[in-house]
Amino acid sequence: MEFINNLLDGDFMPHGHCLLWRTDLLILHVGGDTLTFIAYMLIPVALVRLVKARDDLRFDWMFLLFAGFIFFCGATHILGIINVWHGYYYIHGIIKSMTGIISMLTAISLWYLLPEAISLPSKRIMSAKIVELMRAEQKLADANQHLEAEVQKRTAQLEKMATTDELTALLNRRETMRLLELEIARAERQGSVLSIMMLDLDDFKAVNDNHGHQAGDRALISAAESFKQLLRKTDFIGRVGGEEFLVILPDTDINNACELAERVRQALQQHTTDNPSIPACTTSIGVAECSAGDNLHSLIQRADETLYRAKSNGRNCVCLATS
Ligand SMILES: Nc1nc2c(ncn2[C@@H]2O[C@H](COP(=O)(O)OP(=O)(O)OP(=O)(O)O)[C@@H](O)[C@H]2O)c(=O)[nH]1
Repeated sequence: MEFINNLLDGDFMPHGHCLLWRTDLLILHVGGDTLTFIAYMLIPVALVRLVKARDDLRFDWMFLLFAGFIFFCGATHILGIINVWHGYYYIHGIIKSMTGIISMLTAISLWYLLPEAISLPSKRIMSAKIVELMRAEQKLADANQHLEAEVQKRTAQLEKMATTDELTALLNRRETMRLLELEIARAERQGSVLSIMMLDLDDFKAVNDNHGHQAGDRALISAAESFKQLLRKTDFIGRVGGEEFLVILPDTDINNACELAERVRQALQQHTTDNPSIPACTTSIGVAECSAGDNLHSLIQRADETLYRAKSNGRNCVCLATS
C-alpha cells in the first residue's frame, strides 16, 4: 500500500523545476523530449509491422526485442517531461530500470547474433549467386530442349524402323498389311476399285547360290528401286517376305493393274540386264482385284494363288486372279 502511495506520489520536488524559470530552456528540454518520445513510439510500431509483414525475416525476435527497448526509452523521455512539473520518481525509476534490463538483453542478444549476422551473404554475393543460378537455369533449359529434340528424332527413327524394311527401305510386312486392311475398308466404304500385285523374284535361291548372299541383297535392293519407279505416289509397296513384295493399287481395276504388272516385270528384267553389277533377276506376279466381301486374308490368298499359277506357268510372267 505504501509502495502504491509512493508510486503515485508526485509531490517530490520536480527535478527540472528550475527549467520553469527559463522558458527557452524549458522549450529546449520539453521540445527535445517530446520529439524523441514521438520518434521512439513510432519506431517500435514500424518494427512490429515489418516482422508481421515478412514471415521470412531472420532474427525476427531480435527486431521485437529492439522494438521493446526503443519503447521503454520513449517512456523514460515522457516521464522526463512530466517530472518537470511533478515528481513521479518511483515510476520514472521503475521505467528506467526496465529500460536498463531490456537494453542489456538487447545488447547481449546483439553481440550473440553478431557472428551469424556478419556471416550472412552480402547483397553483392547474393546478386552473383542469382546470376549464377540464372545461368545454370538457362543451361538446364537448353539441355532440356536438346533432349526433347533428340527424343523426337529418336521417336521418328523408331517409328520409321517399326514400319520400314531395313534392307530395301520399303514398307515392312506389318505396315503393308495394316495399309492394305485400311485400303480394303476405304474401297468398300467409297465403292472404289482396289487391286494388289504379289511379286516373287524367280529362282532367287540360285541367285544367292551363284553370286553370293551379298549380291542377292543388292539384287533385292535394286528390284525394290525398279518397282518403286513405276508406281504412283498413292500406291504402296512393301517387302512382305524374303524375296516377295506386295503392291497396293488404290483406285485401280484389274486390267490396269495387269498392264502395270507387265511393265514392272519387263522393267526388272531390263534393269538387271542393263546393270552387270546386279545378278540377272526376273519376277513372277499375281494380280487380284478386291471384290465385295473380300477381307485382307481372302484378297491376299487369291493373289498368292495367282502368283503360284504364274510360277507354275514357267515364271517371269503375270497372272490374273479370277474373282
Ligand atoms: N540375299 C538374300 N537372300 C534372301 C533374303 N531373303 C530370302 N532370301 C533367299 O531367297 C531364296 C528364296 O528361295 P525359294 O523360296 O526356294 O524360292 P526361289 O528360289 O526364288 O524359287 P521360286 O520362288 O520358286 O522362283 C532363299 O535362298 C533365301 O535364302 C535376303 O534378305 N537376302
